[in-house]
Amino acid sequence: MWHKLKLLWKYMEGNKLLYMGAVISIGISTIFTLVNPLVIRVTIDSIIGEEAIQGPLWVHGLIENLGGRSLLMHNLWIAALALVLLNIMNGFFLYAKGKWSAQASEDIARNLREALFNHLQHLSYDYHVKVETGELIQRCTSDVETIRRFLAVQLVEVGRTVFMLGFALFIMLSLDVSLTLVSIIVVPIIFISALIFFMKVQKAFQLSDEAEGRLSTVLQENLTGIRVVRAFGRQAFEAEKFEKSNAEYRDLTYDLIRLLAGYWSLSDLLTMLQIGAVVVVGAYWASIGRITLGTLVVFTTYETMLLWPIRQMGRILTDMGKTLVSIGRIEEIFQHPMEDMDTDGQKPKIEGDIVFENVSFSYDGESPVLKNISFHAEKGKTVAILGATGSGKSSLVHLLLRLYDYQRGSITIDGVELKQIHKKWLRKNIGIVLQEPFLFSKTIKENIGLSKAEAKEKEIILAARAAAIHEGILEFEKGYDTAVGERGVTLSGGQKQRIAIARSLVQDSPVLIFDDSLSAVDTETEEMIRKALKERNKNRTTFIISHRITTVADADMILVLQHGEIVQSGTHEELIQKPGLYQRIWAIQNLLEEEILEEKAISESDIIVSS
Ligand SMILES: Nc1ncnc2c1ncn2[C@@H]1O[C@H](COP(=O)(O)OP(=O)(O)OP(=O)(O)O)[C@@H](O)[C@H]1O
Repeated sequence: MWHKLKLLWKYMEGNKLLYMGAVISIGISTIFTLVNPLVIRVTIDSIIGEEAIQGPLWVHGLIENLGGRSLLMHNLWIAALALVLLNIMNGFFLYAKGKWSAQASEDIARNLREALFNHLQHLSYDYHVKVETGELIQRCTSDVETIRRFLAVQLVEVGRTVFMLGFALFIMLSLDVSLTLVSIIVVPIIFISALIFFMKVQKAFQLSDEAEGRLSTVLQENLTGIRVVRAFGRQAFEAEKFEKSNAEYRDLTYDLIRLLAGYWSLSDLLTMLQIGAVVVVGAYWASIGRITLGTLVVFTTYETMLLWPIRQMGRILTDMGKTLVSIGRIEEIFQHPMEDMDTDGQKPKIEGDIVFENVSFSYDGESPVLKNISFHAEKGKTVAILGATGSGKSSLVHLLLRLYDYQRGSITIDGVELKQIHKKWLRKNIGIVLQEPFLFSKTIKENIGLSKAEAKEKEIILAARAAAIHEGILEFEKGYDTAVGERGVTLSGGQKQRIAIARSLVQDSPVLIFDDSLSAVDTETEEMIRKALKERNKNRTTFIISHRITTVADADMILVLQHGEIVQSGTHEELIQKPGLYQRIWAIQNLLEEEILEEKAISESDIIVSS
């Protein structure tokens, strides 16, 4: 707990002075609040009544200066005016407290959100592959909001409670020690019950928060994959999954609310008992003349003033529990180390001569995903990688970008070991079109130009032409200015892939990787793109990952991957001659192709006959 409070203190960096101002303001406002009943007491006992004025000498002096007791008795409005002035001052300091604490907490929340966002941008590829987006969104929004609310409202209340208790007890003790003891007889029970409650509720808040995180992940996944859900008719299954998470969240929140309701009713009962004790004992003592009527008024007023913040301590501690959970969840993100970008790494001129030598790699350090991979991709050549799903094709190219580091062997680019090259530099020089292209909610032009800050319109159009999407774009009403995504046009899978290809071409890097990026386009369009790419990529080392023989057939070298090992390599002509995996895949895909052509021919002749 102390560790988390220290972190909270760290988050407040740069706003501590403002906070101090807010706390001092609440201290002053508390003094004005407490002086109010004292003015009433003097009015009842010594102005209307005939008791001698008690209290410090300056009070006597003040009354004399105002014209003495008799004048004040005939002008009771002066006492009323004093009360009004005290309340105006109180209001002023309350306003200052509200303004400064809000200003500081908003600033802290903004800094925290910014730090989180920056940190997330620099976490490794692997972290983002494994983390749930819904969970991350919740931490960046509702957890930060919980901290903000605690700082804006609750923390300054702790200041008020401390001041209130300190000042009120001091005044009460100076008025009547015995009645003070009666006034605080139930307070320890109220306070201890608040503490016990705080311990219990912290766990309940954590459970409910986690359930909320799971619920938003289910929702977010469902909305992102709604097309898959509909296409496979999985609505009922998804609805059941959502219902389960929803019910779990409701149950846990309900438990929490039950705990809260129990606490507030118990604390109401204890508060009433405490006020009752002061009223009964105080009234009796006033009736026998042991204390004045004014003192009774002061005690009963202070009692209600005091018990409220003590009861509030329960809420403050509860919110503190929630805030500590949120701090823990946010810190979990900060504790993930940022990706080491090797800022002192080399920045050699990259031309694209790549050599893999006995490279082995595993994600978990145990089960190998790539085993003894060796090959040489010469500058400007096209290397294709073919293999079943899960054979390690994507992992192989991810090593090239240093999204992961290989454990054994060596990879060199133009003679420099990959691990010695500055990561950012490497990624600037190696373009990749991912398996599932992601387009931002921007215009098509902006999406294509994304990889190069100063991309010119001409470059964008040339890249779009090479990716065989230029004509398609012109068919949209707004052409290149068409917005993509949520409030723009809905693109087909193939159109998205081609826009992503155009984006990578604009980057104009010496090495380019297509990770199964032509899977969603038909074979004719694919051929067009391949021809255009070949023309453009004469000096560029290109890696093409695919399941289709037609996609890889043109490559200068084809690597056939099976269970993380290169089982065959060579050109298409060489490989179809050798018995092995490539020949088998070729035979199967050829057969399919022939069947498709036959069916096409039959349906075309049908059309001719019927017409
Ligand atoms: N981030 C990761 N963490 C742990 N294991 C992973 C990770 N990414 C992939 N794998 C595992 O590594 C193996 C190889 O995966 P990889 O994505 O490289 O295969 P692939 O040949 O590209 O498959 P596909 O054609 O389906 O894309 C698989 O068993 C996969 O489950």
